[in-house]
Amino acid sequence: MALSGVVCKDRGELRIHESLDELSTDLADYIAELSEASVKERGVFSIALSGGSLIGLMGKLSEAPYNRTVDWAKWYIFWADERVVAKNHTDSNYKLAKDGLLSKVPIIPSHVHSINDAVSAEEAASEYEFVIRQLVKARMVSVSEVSDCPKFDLILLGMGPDGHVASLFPNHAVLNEKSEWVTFITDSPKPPPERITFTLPVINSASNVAMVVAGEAKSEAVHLAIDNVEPDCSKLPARMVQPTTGKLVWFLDKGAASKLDGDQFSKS
Ligand SMILES: O=C1O[C@H](COP(=O)(O)O)[C@@H](O)[C@H](O)[C@H]1O
Repeated sequence: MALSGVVCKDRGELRIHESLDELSTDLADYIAELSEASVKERGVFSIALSGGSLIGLMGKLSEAPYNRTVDWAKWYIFWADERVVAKNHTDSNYKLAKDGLLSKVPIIPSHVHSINDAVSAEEAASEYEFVIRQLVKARMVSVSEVSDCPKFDLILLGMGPDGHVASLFPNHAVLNEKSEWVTFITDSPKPPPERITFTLPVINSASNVAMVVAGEAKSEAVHLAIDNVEPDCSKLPARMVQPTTGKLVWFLDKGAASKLDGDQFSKS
């Protein structure tokens, strides 16, 4: 059973699950509920995906009851980060999501906004930002009154064992990017090297951010991202995820949560 409804000061809500199966069900319920609420309020649901293990953990969305109950035609899909490779390349976050989810549910193809993979990382980032600007103008994506950034209904992030989120890696200069919505890197420490990524101001402007992390190999980074630790860790990318007005929820399995102190939690 999940340890849920636990709020860790300003580090968001923690949902710690006994098994990956339980985590996946809770994640599917959470996404389906946010989708329903956004469609009711705004008529659409803008969601940004990541790559990696996240997509497998979202797999239940393509099964009953979600495949029938979710209003897929109202979804507008983006990527919080993407590797600059062809769309049919095994490293492509688009391909991962297409094979694992998007091809299995009735999404409208024109609502799927992936990068142009035929240009440089720099051009791909700038074109992707332009696309998002058009959709903000058309109100498919809301705008944050605080930051003027797009306000996605939901941004889903994974986290690497080094604490990276999207393609924001520890000690990288793009962590300081304040003016651009989408930026690029050509020196990713994790292959492939060329990537585009949402910047921190965009991530922190979302209405909801979910951090989905599983496995003991990530437990130290989870501890540094959530617990009260030395000030040095304030620069860990995962710790820099702090939605300004939105809600942050951590979906963890027991392994990922195994190094959390636990003594700083308070019931919500
Ligand atoms: O390279 C990436 O890694 C992170 C984490 O991946 P995971 O497999 O360890 O969960 C992912 O969130 C990001 O989108 C991806 O480009």
